[in-house]
Amino acid sequence: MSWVDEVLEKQVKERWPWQKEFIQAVTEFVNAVRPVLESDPKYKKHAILERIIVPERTIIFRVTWERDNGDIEVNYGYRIQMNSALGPYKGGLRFHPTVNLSVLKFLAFEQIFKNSLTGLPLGGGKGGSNFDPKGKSDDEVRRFCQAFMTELYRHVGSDIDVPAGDIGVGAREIGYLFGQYKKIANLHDGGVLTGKTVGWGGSLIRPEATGYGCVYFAEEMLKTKGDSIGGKRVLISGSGNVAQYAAEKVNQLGGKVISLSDSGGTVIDEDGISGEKWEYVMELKNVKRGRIKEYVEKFPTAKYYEGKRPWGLAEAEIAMPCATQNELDLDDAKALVKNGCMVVAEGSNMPTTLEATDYLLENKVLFAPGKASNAGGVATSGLEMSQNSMRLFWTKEEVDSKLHNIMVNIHQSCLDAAKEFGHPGNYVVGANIAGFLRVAKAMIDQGF
Ligand SMILES: NC(=O)C1=CN([C@@H]2O[C@H](COP(=O)(O)OP(=O)(O)OC[C@H]3O[C@@H](n4cnc5c(N)ncnc54)[C@H](O)[C@@H]3O)[C@@H](O)[C@H]2O)C=CC1
Ligand SMILES: O=C(O)CCC(=O)C(=O)O
Repeated sequence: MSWVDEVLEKQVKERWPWQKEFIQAVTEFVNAVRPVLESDPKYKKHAILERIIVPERTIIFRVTWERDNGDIEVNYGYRIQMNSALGPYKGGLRFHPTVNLSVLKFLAFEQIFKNSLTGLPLGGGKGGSNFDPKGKSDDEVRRFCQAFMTELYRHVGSDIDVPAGDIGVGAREIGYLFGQYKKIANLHDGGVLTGKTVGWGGSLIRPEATGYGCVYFAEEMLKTKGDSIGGKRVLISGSGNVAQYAAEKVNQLGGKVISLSDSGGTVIDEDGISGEKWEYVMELKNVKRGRIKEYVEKFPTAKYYEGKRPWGLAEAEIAMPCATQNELDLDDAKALVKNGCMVVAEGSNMPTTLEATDYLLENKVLFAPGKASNAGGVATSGLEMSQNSMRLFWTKEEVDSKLHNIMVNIHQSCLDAAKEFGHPGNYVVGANIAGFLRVAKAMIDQGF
C-alpha cells in the first residue's frame, strides 16, 4: 500500500468510520491529488497530507434557548477551524437537523481548497448547529442566534475566523448573529461575518454570488466546446439561496429552468421558471418560508413530484444540483446521461456521490465539482471583507465583474492543472490539484 493510501485508510477511514461524508470528501481529494503527492517527496517530508486532514481546532458547545411557549431547548453548536495557511478561517454556518461532526468536517475540508482556488487570502472553516429553523418563529430564531453567538463570539473576528451563511442561515440569521457579537464583544468589527445586509456592511451581489458564479462556470465549460447556455434546458435542485440565483442567471443568459425542488419534492415546469414565476418562488421561500409544492397551486400547468429529485423527471442538457450533499447518485447520473445531459455544475457542496461522478466523467459529461463551481459565494464574501476593511462600497457592476473574473480564472486554473497532471478536461482532478498546490506551498513556507 502506498503511503498516500495508508494515510487515507488508517488516519481517516479506520479512525473515523462513522464520518461517512468526511471520508467521501477526503477520498475524492486524495484520488485527485495522488499524482502530485507521489511525485514530490516534499509533501511526505512535511507531512502535508497528514496535517491537512486534521482540523487546526474543533469547537463544540451547548446552545440553550427558549421557545415562545417557555420550553427550554438544547442544541449542539460547532465551529471547525480547518486550515489557516492562506488567511483567517472562512466558511459558512449551517443550521439543519442533519448537522454533525462528519458533515461539518467534510464542508470545512472542501472549503480549504475552494477558498484557495479563489486566489484570495482565505483559510478554510465551517460551523453550524443541529438546530432546525423550519417551523420556528422569528423570535425563536433570534433567541437561538443570540445563544449561539454568546459562545461563538470568543472564537471569531475579522482576522481570526469569519463565518457566513449556508443552509438555514441567510441575511436574517446573520443580522441576529452580528447584533449579538457587537453587543457582547463591545466591538463593531464589521468584517466578523459576511453575508450582512447591504446598508450596514453587506456587499451588493453577495446573495446572488454562489448561483451566478456557478452559471458563469458552466458557461465557461460550454465555451470550451464552442457552445453556450442560451437555448438549453436546465434542471436545478433546491429552491434556496443558491438555486434561486442560479435560476435567475440561467434565465438572463437565455436558458430555460425546468425544475426547482425542496426536501419535500420537485416541481417540473416545462414552460420554464422565469419572470413572475421566479418572483413567486422568491416570495414563497424568502418571505412566506413555504414549501415548493405550493408552486403548482399558483401555476397549475406545472407538475409536482412528492419525494422525488429532479434528475430523472425531464430531459435537459444541463443539471445544477443546488440543495445539499449526496443528492445525485448513480441512478440519477444514468438518467441524466440517458436524457442528453452534457453539463453538470455543482452549486451545492458534494451533491454528487463518488460513483455518480465517475459515471458522468466516463460518459464525457462536463462535470464541475462544487469546490470550483460554487466558489463564487465565498469569493464575494472575500470581496465583502475587502470593502469592510477599506470602509467603502463597490457598485453592483464592480462586484459582479470581479466575481465573473474570479470564476473565469478558477475555470482556467482547473483546466491548466488537469492538463499538466495528465487528465485534460477533468475538472475534478484540476480543481483539487490547483486548490491543493497553493495551500501546500503556504503550509511548507510557514513551517509546522
Ligand atoms: N449560500 C452560499 O453562499 C453557498 C452555499 N453552498 C451550498 O449550496 C447548497 C445550498 O445552500 P443554500 O442555498 O445557501 O441554502 P438554503 O438554506 O438557502 O437552501 C437549501 C435548499 O436545499 C434544500 N434542501 C436541504 N436539504 C435537503 C434535502 N435533504 N433534500 C432535498 N433538498 C434539500 C432546501 O429545501 C432548500 O431549498 C448547500 O450545499 C451549501 O453548502 C455552497 C457555496 C456557497
Ligand atoms: O461566504 C462564505 O464564507 C461561506 C460560503 C460557504 O459556506 C461555502 O462556500 O460553502
